[in-house]
Amino acid sequence: MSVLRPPRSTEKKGPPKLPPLTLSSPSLVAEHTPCTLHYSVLSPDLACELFYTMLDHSQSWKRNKWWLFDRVVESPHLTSFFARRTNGLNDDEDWQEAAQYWYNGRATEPPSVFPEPMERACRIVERIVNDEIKKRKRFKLEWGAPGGSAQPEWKANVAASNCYQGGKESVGWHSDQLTYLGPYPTIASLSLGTRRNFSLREVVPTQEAESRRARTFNVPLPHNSLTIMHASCQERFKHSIPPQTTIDLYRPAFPRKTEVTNPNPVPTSSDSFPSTPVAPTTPSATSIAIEPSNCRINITFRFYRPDFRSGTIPKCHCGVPTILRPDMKNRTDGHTDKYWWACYAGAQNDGKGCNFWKVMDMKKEGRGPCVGDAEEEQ
Ligand SMILES: O=C(O)CCC(=O)C(=O)O
Ligand SMILES: [Fe+2]
Repeated sequence: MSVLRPPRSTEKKGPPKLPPLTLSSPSLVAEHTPCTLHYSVLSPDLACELFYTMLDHSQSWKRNKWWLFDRVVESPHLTSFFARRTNGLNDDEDWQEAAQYWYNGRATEPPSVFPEPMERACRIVERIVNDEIKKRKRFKLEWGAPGGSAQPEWKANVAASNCYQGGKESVGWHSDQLTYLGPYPTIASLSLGTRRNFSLREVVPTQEAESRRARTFNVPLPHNSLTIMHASCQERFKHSIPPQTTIDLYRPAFPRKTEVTNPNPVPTSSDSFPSTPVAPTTPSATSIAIEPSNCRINITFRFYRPDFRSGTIPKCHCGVPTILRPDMKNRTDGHTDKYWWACYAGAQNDGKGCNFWKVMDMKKEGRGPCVGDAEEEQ
């Protein structure tokens, strides 16, 4: 008799589901998300040189591994971390060696210094970011200038870089950990190589879940484009690079300028490295045909706040530095004001952590100065 029963609706009650929307222009991105999109940000030859440089470096990059519930998972892309020669505030050249950072509950290797073309690109990115943030409202917990000015220049002092080989490689839905970035960071994300979609989806606060649903936005990111995730993006939205069944190959506009200088050569095999051009090593490099590539390189330029330096991060009962998360589901008046420190040791320790968490208290923990502190003093 069950065959006669009407099919049960699997649709959840509540506001209607909205189909994903492709945001194919900077104005659409600015209208729907806390991001801005900028095309052709570097000169074509610098963009190409940086692509080759990072591709060469990526031969020694790793896949992050961590425990999720009862199994080890591996990031479906290669990744690496770089620190700038100075800390973005003064000329201190020792800062990146002095800092021991943690990622996914594991102490990271000392970062490499920005390669030279990355340093040049970073200066251009900083100018674009500063022009853009001058037009935007600031949030009270954003980093404020030590002198009390509410409008400090944005500087990058670290960068994380990913290499996605082919359309299957991806990064899942997440918001970036705020442990060293602090609340309301600005993150500038440079795309090189094959165009991929960047997806964004808001986390709707609990009190609004009955009245509206989040929508997925897909932003195609071409070679040499910059996506700025502005302050509040990590508090309100999750982002991902979804796998794609098809991708266009990237055809570099220029041949390699120099011989390949891979700092950490590793044997390559068809399993471990993509079908990208093997670097010509002869002086006649310019006469060699340019091979298209199926890779996308992403560089996220970030500012590690001095008030969130590694020594200031609370440790959990496992003795491992905690991670800082925003309370994404509870925002009041569009602002996130609750963040907590949470144990992340389980990511490495057979999935076993200690459930430690505590609310972050900027003032009690002696953090700042923040944009809001300068306003309060006026
Ligand atoms: O590749 C991208 O554009 C995003 C990378 C990302 O979200 C991350 O590394 O946290
Ligand atoms: Fe991210």
